[in-house]
Amino acid sequence: MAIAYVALGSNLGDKKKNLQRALMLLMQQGVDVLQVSGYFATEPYGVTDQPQFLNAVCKVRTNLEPVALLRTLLATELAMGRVRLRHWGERNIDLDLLLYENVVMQTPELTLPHPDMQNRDFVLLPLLDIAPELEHPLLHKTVREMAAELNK
Ligand SMILES: Nc1ncnc2c1ncn2[C@@H]1O[C@H](COP(=O)(O)OP(=O)(O)OP(=O)(O)O)[C@@H](O)[C@H]1O
Ligand SMILES: Nc1nc2c(c(=O)[nH]1)N=C(CO)CN2
Repeated sequence: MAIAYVALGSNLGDKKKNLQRALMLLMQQGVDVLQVSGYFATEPYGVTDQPQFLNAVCKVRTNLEPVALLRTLLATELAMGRVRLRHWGERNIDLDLLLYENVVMQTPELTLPHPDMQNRDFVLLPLLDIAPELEHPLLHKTVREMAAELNK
């Protein structure tokens, strides 16, 4: 069994319900959700002329390999009728794989750790909630340290 961290985000429709439904669907597919952060209302990052997001992260336990877990996240998005209006834009649900144990990989389908996680408040704030001492396997910084650097 492996431990992984998944980011959840929504800024279309009933955002809270969307996050809750995604968590339920993951559990129904055999992904053990061990811990869920608080839900954080966050300002849009990247493309700023869009509604606030609701973001969270969860800690999961799974016997799926990294790519299989990513495909489960994508299948969950599709099951929820994934709506995306533009790149980095509005979406009813977005699920990103942040970390999978200490796996480091880069393929067209999957990059681990998620390449932009250290730059995203909307990822680090919820991670601070459940895993402040978790270490980034490439940067060798904890979540607490990455969050402090981002807010300098
Ligand atoms: N760690 C990862 N987590 C999620 N998707 C990833 C990851 N690494 C690579 N990908 C690939 O990125 C593709 C596009 O992802 P997506 O459409 O969610 O991008 P985005 O949400 O617009 O931007 P971002 O990934 O920067 O949040 C996915 O189909 C997936 O194959
Ligand atoms: N605050 C916030 N901003 C974003 C988000 C998100 O989940 N939260 N997702 C994006 C596309 O991946 C782009 N910008």
